[in-house]
Amino acid sequence: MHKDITIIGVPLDLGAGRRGVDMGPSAIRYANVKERLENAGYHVKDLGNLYVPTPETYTIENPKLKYLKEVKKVNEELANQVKRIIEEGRFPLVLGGDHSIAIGTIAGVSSHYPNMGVIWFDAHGDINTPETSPTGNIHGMPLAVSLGKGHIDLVNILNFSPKIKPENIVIIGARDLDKGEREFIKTNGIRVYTMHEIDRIGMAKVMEETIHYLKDKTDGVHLSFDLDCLDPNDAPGVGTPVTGGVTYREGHLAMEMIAEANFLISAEFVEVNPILDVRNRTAEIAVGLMASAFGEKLL
Ligand SMILES: NC(=[NH2+])NCCC[C@H](N)C(=O)O
Ligand SMILES: [Mn+2]
Ligand SMILES: [Mn+2]
Repeated sequence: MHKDITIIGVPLDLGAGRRGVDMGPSAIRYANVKERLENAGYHVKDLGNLYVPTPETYTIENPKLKYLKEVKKVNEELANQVKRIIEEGRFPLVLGGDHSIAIGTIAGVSSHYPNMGVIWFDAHGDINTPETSPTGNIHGMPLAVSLGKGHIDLVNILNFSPKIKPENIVIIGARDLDKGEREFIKTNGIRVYTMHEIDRIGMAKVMEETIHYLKDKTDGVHLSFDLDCLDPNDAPGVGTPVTGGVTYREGHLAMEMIAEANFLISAEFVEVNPILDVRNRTAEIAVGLMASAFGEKLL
């Protein structure tokens, strides 16, 4: 893995149904992300945050695709930045922000790695289209958009589509899928490890299988980590908590196994909501998980 990391914050919450994840990048920086990764042996450059408009100054034009124009604009900018970071030979680490920012991150990464893999840790599928979404919140749509399904303005960011292949995706930690998402997953043959499989075979086996499934057939893997994949008892500071999630320990094991696999090309940590957090615990957990994913070791 690259020893040079570039951090970029995206304080976007227009893709989510409630306010707060716009403060995620600050909370994660306050939890010392840069120092932690430097101590793990990396050179870290922090570019600061992208410009993101404030919801109060905009109105929802289309309730099926809330804040489409603004979300599109931010993701376009993010895609270009991520592309540039990779061109510089550095590793992009994106701090969210709501999960709609995966649209931009994946677009930027995919422009270099057309056969990229994606490991998507999430309580949700985030694979809705405007037709199937029960909320119209774009953070529930980024995987579908990256697969080429959704509003043309989002799908066509960087002027190519699709960005990823269904057989190069693994979703881990799912326990809240909408009806349309279940159908999408089935018709496209996307691999999903729900909480059922994690309970049944354990996180170690889930990660062994995931790594085996992606390692040889992709040209590198993007890690998209929604903090709501964790159990809300461990990580309370998320906008859409769902009971019965991945534990702190399972999360770390998964990240350590990803570090061992040595195939990451990019990563993003999203949906940290400091308003709902308890003394910045969720942001601190996010930083710990990053450190593990980047190979931090006790001994
Ligand atoms: N990134 C997230 N937290 N997504 C939650 C999505 C919830 C629901 N499936 C929706 O489409 O609105
Ligand atoms: Mn998500
Ligand atoms: Mn989620």
